[in-house]
Order: sequence, then structure tokens, then C-alpha cells
Amino acid sequence: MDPCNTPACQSAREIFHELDDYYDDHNLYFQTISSVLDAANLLKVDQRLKLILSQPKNEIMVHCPVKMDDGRWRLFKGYRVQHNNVLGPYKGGIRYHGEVKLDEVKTLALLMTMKCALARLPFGGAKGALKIDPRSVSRSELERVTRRLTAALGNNIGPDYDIPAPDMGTNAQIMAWMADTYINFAESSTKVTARGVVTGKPLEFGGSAGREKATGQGLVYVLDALLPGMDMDVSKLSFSLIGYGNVGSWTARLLQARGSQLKAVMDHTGAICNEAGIDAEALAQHVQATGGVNGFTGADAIDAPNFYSTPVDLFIPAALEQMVDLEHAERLQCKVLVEAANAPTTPRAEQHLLQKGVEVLPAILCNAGGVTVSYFEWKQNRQSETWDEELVDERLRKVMTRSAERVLATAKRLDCSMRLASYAAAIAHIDKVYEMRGVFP
Ligand SMILES: NC(=O)c1ccc[n+]([C@@H]2O[C@H](COP(=O)([O-])OP(=O)(O)OC[C@H]3O[C@@H](n4cnc5c(N)ncnc54)[C@H](O)[C@@H]3O)[C@@H](O)[C@H]2O)c1
Repeated sequence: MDPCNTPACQSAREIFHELDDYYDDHNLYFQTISSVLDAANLLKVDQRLKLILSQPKNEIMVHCPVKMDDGRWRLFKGYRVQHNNVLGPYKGGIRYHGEVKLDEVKTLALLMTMKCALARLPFGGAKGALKIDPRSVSRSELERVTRRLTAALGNNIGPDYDIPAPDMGTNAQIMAWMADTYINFAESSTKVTARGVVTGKPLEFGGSAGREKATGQGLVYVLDALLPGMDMDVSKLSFSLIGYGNVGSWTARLLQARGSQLKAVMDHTGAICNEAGIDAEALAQHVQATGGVNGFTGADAIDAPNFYSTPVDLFIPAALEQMVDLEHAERLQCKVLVEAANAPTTPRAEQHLLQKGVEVLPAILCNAGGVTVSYFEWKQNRQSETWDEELVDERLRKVMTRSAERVLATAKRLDCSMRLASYAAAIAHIDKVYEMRGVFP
């Protein structure tokens, strides 16, 4: 592939040259930071801020020895990348995945800084990961490795310092084990507030109403705010999804409840399609029971190329990064690509889509519902309050609608794409705070 010569890549190359670091435009982290720096250039921010944002503040790597059920030992590699905390404590999910790499975690941490800033949440950005396939271990092995990871992270996490949450491969149960382990290490007088060390906990143990569906719910609120301006009506849309886990299945069920029709889904077990519509609720039950969409009787199995070329109004990637590359983008027949996953679209794919008139709604706007309700959970824990789902949804809608309006207004003002506008709206806020606080010493 030719080296990237866009202004974004050139600007990123200059910054990394200054940092005496290498630059690789095929790498996800460099692609993402290039786009962020491109937005920073549109705002003409100081070189200081570009340098600060270019690298995370801390990159923590731990190795966790764990005894498996058969008596053998395994060593698991864990990461916590803390990108920036100028706006508040570091915040970001913990991912369990067999193929996870440091650059992926750095990218996700950077995106968390941008996401929290865009939504004006009092949090910085972080992300963590454990290199493990959670489906390949027993429940008790999963518990042991989770507790060992939490202990290894030690004081690098905390309710006032760095607050993990669920992401791919993790859930409320894993958050409960993390919180319990952390509480066991906490001093007696801080044990109550210590449970705020993680969000996305079970409802019975300090979790928030509405957290499980929050990312999908937030995405629907963003669509409510933006689709009318594109002459689209959410009650008359068709959509397809990559991923039918937390984000994908909730997005599908909530959009179906609004009258939209699910046409095709692809996950790690295969792809399915039904021109007449797939029942999102029945599919969620099937995935819960079997682990994937494969074998669902309410649709036909299709191959990946046919999945990408199924005509729909909204194409919603809700699985891994970079699942929409140029080849996929050339196949897509949709009006809007809605990024539910983080960084699902490669820069070349995005360029192609914009050229063919497909709008791309960026992840830091669309999937911020999860971290927003995490913020509500953290707030409820601190104040010993319990909000009902109605209140959570009402407040979530307000945050998501304002973010969408912010992005729209910035895109208009700077005459740029929605992605650059979302980064610019985030960076403008961070820039103001750095200006007021200054940079120590
Ligand atoms: N959970 C949250 O609150 C949250 C919040 C913001 C963003 N996200 C992002 O949303 C995405 C999905 O997260 P989740 O929590 O729903 O994860 P999950 O583990 O619940 O589900 C992941 C889904 O991705 C699918 N998948 C995995 N590998 C695949 C492959 N090679 N091809 C096709 N599908 C594949 C799985 O089958 C599953 O359906 C991730 O990018 C995550 O970072 C999640």
C-alpha cells in the first residue's frame, strides 16, 4: 500500500518526528491520532496540545500467573493505558480478547479521551485489556484471572483516579469481581466508596438502571437528533449489524421497537439475512442460548460479501475495530454508516464512503451512551442514590442530543466531516481546560 500523503498523515508524521518516535500509517493508533491531529489543525490549536494528545500519559502492562482447573499454570498479559486526565479521572472499559495488542488499547484510550470531552463528562480517557479468550476458560478460571488482574493493577485504578467498565468480552459479573477484589484491599473507612472503582456493575451491587442497554440507547438518541435533518424517519428504516453482543443486540432491539427493520447480521459465527426482517428479540434469545447468530431459524445463512452488500438504510458495525475496509466499503449499499463499535471504519473506507455520498456518523458520538450512564452510575455511588430507568434515560437523551448538536454545529462552522467535527468539538473543550490550568511546572 502507498504511504499516506494526506495533510492528516503529514501533520502526524511531523509530530512523531518531533517526539523522536516512529510513525506507521498502516497502524490503527497512527491512523486515529492522524485524524485527531487533523481536527486540531482545523482549530489551529497550540503545538503543545498536539504533542500532549499524541501519546498516552501512562502505558501499564502486567502479567498475571493463574492456576487453571487442570492444575497447570498460565500467564496472562494485561494492559491499562491512561491517555489523558485533564478533565477528570481516567475512564474506559476493560476488554477480554485473545488477540488484543497494545496499539489497539492505546487507540481505544485516545478515543475515550475524545468521547468524554465531546460529551462534556468530567472524565479523562483510558482503556484496559486482558489477552484471553473468555469463551475458552471456565467460570472459576475467569474469576481467578479477573481478581489477579485487579490485584496486579493495584493503585493504578481507583474511584477517584481510573475507573474501568465493561467492553468486549467483559460484563457486569466481571465488574463485580473487580470491585469486590478492589474493596478487599481498601481501608475500612473507604470500603463503601471503593465500589465506585468500576462501573457497569450488577444492579444489586451498585450498578445503574439502564446501564446494560445504555450504548444502544444512546445511539438511538443520536439518530433521533440527526436523522430528521437527513430526511430519514427512524420508524421506516432498514438496518444491518456486525456484532450481536451487548451493543449490537440492544441497538437492534431498540431500533425494532421504534419500527425499524433488521435485515442482516454478521458475528464471529457467521452471517444471516432475511429480506422480510429478522426478529431482533428472538435473535437475542438465540445468541444468548447458543453463543452466536449461526443456526438462527428466522433467517438464511449468507456469506460475508453478500452480508456487506445487502441494501439497507443504516449499516451499523458493532464488533471489532477496522471491520469496514475499502473492499467492504465498495460493497456497501447504505445511506448512513453508524459507528457503534470503536474505530470500525478504515480511513480509506471512510474516504470512499463520503465520496459516494454515504454519511459516516463517528463512534465517539454514537457509542458514548455507555460511558455516559457509567458516569451516572459513578455519581449515584458517590451520592448513595438510586435513579430509576426513566431518569437515567431522560438524562442520557439530553447528553446525547447536545453532543449531536455540538458535532453538527462544528461540522457546519469548520466545513468538515462529522468525524473531524466530533474530534474538533472534543479538542476545543480540552484546549480551554489546558489554557486555564496551564501545564505543570
Ligand atoms: N459495551 C459497551 O458499553 C460499549 C460502549 C462503547 C463502545 N463499545 C464498543 O462496541 C463494540 C462491541 O462491544 P460489545 O460490548 O457489544 O462486545 P460484546 O463482547 O458483547 O460483543 C461483541 C460482538 O462482536 C462479534 N464479533 C467478534 N469478533 C467478530 C468477527 N471477527 N466478525 C464479526 N463479529 C465479531 C461477536 O460475535 C459479538 O457479537 C466494541 O468495539 C466496543 O469497544 C462497547
